[in-house]
Order: sequence, then C-alpha cells, then structure tokens
Amino acid sequence: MLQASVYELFAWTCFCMDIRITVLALLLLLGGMSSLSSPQAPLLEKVFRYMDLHQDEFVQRLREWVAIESDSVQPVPRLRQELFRMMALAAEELRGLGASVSLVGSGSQQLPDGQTLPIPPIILAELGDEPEKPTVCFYGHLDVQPAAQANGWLTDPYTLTEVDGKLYGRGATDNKGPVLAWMNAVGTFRALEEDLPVNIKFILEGMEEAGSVALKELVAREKDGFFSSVDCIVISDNLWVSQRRPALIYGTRGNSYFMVEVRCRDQDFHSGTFGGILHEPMADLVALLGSLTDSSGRILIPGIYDHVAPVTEEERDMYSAIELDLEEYRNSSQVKTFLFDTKEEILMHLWRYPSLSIHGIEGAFDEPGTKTVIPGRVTGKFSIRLVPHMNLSVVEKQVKQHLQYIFAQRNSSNQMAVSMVLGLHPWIANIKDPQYLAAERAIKTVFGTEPDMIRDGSTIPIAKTFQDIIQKSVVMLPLGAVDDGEHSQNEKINRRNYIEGSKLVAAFFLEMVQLQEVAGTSP
Ligand SMILES: Cn1cncc1C[C@H](NC(=O)CCN)C(=O)O
Ligand SMILES: [Zn+2]
Ligand SMILES: [Zn+2]
Repeated sequence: MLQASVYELFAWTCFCMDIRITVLALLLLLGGMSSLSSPQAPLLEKVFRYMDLHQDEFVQRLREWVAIESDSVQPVPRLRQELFRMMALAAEELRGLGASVSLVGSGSQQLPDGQTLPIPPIILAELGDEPEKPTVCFYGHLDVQPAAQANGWLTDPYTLTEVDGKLYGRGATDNKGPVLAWMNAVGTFRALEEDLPVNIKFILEGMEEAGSVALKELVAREKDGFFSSVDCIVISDNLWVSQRRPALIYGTRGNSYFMVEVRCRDQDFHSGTFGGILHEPMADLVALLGSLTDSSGRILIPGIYDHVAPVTEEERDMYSAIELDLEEYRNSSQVKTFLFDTKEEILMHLWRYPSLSIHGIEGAFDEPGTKTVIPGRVTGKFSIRLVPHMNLSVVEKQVKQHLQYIFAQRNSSNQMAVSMVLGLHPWIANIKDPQYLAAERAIKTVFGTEPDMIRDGSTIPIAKTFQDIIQKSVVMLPLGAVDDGEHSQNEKINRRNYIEGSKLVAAFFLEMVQLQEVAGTSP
C-alpha cells in the first residue's frame, strides 16, 4: 500500500517534470532571442530538475534560518548574540559549498544612550577565481526587523509555516530567502558535480536593518582586495510590483533622517498646575512637523525640489509599460484612496520624487488613558526619501533653515535642536549595462516573460557605495512578490518565488558566461 503510493508519487513527479521540461524546451525554442538555446540548455534543465526535486530541502534550510531571531533593530545583548549565531551558521553553510570564508570582525556600536554593543561580523566568501570566468558578487543581509506574534502575526514569526504555498516567517523574503536562493543555486551545481559557470563572491552582513553599520568602511578597505576581480554586484533585497510578474530594479531612493527636539525642561509638567502659562514643547513640535508638507503630500521646505531630475520622455514610456493593477494594489494595501489617481503618477511619486514621512514623537504621551501631562521635552522624527540628483548636505541645510524659520515665528521660549542622524544616498543604474541584459534573459528563461523594469522607493544604503567605491555595475534582481510584507506582520515568501528564484540565479550565472563569450568573439 505504502509502496504503491510512493510509486504513484514518483510517477506523478516524473509526469510533472516531463511537463516542466517540455514547457522549458518550448520556451527556449520560442524565445529565439534567448541565448540559452544551446549548448547550456541541457545543463540548465538538469539544474532545474534538481531544484524541483530538492525543494523541500531548500525550504527546510530556510526554516532553520528563520528560526534564528537575528533582529538588529532592537539594541539588546541577547539579540546581538542571535546575530552572531546567524552569521556563524551562514559561514558554515558557505564552507559546506566549498567557499573560502572569512568572518570580518566589525567592532562595536556606540548607542545614543551610552551603551556599547558588538557588531556582528561581515562574511566575505569566495568560490573560484578562474580568470576566464566572470566574477559575480552577491550582497545580502541576514538580520531582520523585529517581530512578535502578539503584534498581529497569525503564526509564530520565527517558525517558518507554509500555508497555500506561502512560507510565513520573519526574514522569509527580507532577506534570508533570497540569500538562500543564491546559495541553493551554487549548491545545485556542486551537488550535480557541474563546474560553477562563474566565480562567485558573497558579502553578507548582519546590520542592514540598522543602517549597514560598519559595512561602508569594509567595502572601502577591500576595494583592491576582495572586490578587485568583481565584474558586477547583484542584490536581491527588493520586491516585484506584481504577485506574478518578475521585475528588475534600476533605482532606489536614498533617505535623510531627522530628529527635531523641542525642550522646556527634562521633567514633565501637570497640566492643571502649569497649563496656561507655558510655551508647550509638544505644541511647538506639532507646528514644526505640520509645516513640513501640505495635505497633498507636497514638501513645503523651500528649494527641496530644485535638484530633482526632470522626467524624460523615455522614462514616461517605461512607466506606462509597467503592469500594475491599481485596483488590486489599492485593495491589497487596504488604502481607499491614494494621493494620485494614475499608475504613472503613483509609481513616480514612489520611486522618482522625494517624499517626507513623519515617523513618531519620543517623549509624547502615547500610552492609552487620559494622563493630564505636559511633556517637558519631545523629539519628533521624520525622514525625506531622496532621489537623483538631490544632495544630502544641501537637503540638511534646507531642512534646518526651514525649521528654524518656523520655530522663530512662534516666539517660543523653548529650545529647538535639529539633527540629521542618517544620510543615505539614492542609487540609479545604467540599464544598458550588459548585466541587465543577462538578468532579463535569465528571467525570460525561468518565467517565460519579460520583467517589469522598475525602481524601489525604499533604500538599499550600500548600493551607491558599491557603485562609487568599487565602480562596478550594481544589479538589483528581486525575488519576492509585491505582497510579501517585508517589515510587516505575516512576512512571507511564496514557495514558487523561492524555488524559481533559485533557478533564476542559476540561469543568470549561465547568461553571464554567455555575455562574456559574445563579447569575446565580437571584433
Ligand atoms: C534603515 N534605514 C533608514 N532609512 C532607510 C533605511 C533602509 C531601509 N531599507 C529597506 O527597507 C530595504 C528594503 N528592501 C529603508 O528603506 O527604510
Ligand atoms: Zn532587506
Ligand atoms: Zn528590511
């Protein structure tokens, strides 16, 4: 009985794979443009077949990684220990793939409250250094955002749980799943005893969610070392704009994060005994924060739009070509009305215009209940997403000047202090770089469709650093779907995205080789 069902399962698997392989062959045949029609197609078929058969092992590995609470955001010793454990596990797995691995110590972090915490080591790993092969460097991060089941998760965030082909867990899509997809690709060539088509390097950090502390220094230090032979850097730390259709990303916004403190004294007041005779810090702060944008989201800081690159005709066409079902987008994000009505306007305001968001107020009375307090000192937090060609120090000056002007108008006796605590540059790629062509072809091979060419409204702090310091092209090859919910409750990656994503990486390796061969044979 058991044997019969195992046999049935086996037969069914073979049948499914036959269909897959037939479909693949057809796609390769149809995609006359795809350069993988021969001689690599049989190899790729083998790789895909292996990945389909071993997908449960890949999922199991992701389960082990998700189980580690590698939260870099909450600055507590226990979580830092988890981060160290995470980096050690990844290093071990890379060694298992045959890589030479170094864990680069990154010192410690001084927190504003005087506490010092150790920074987890950064992993530099490399497999192969054959000069005739292209060298691809993959950057990813193993730290995650905080998550607690009490916070609205339907399952334990640190226990990977599969429901309807969706793998729920903190870090599943950001960024543990995609990092593993890259390792799965390498591991598959190894398991099949096939030569890895490219030299590959991994740079993996554990402090991305905290602003990539210590990473920039390492990249600068290793410019002529670890990075000297690198042809391109690939990052899979973003999402598609669709649930089904893959994408390539050619730009990310930067961010400038501000704190504005308004202080009367360090102690709170009773509103019954002081209310009526004070310049209240909270009233000043609310006015300051309220002066930053108008009700249509436009930033009111003078000069802030001066250096925003004008929209080109070519760009307009690119935005029109993107597939976005606005209705579905609105529904899935549970927002009744956005500030803009058309797909183009919405995407442009997410990706290529700056935006200002107010994040919170430290010191405000934000607990439930009706305490009659006047906070004595409050700190407002807001940030401005930056786009080409805005300049960080110009933005800093404009923000400070504006807040000083508004504050002066209030004639308040309180003290205001403004500081820019984070300055992260925007990044934009040249989509004519050949690596984009390789990625596009790989997507066509695996998904049978052209990718959406998109940007990302959030920030990958290290992208611009890679581009500036190493001066090699950076490609963003996202593997997750639009509804993965990074940073949110019930973060997930679809099993499909994880497994096809692993295939995509393998196909990308072969396309990189193809590029080189074409370039090598051209006059
Ligand atoms: C830490 N930080 C502060 N300002 C910006 C950031 C980076 C953060 N990065 C992401 O979310 C990556 C998404 N794929 C963000 O954009 O908020
Ligand atoms: Zn991330
Ligand atoms: Zn993140």
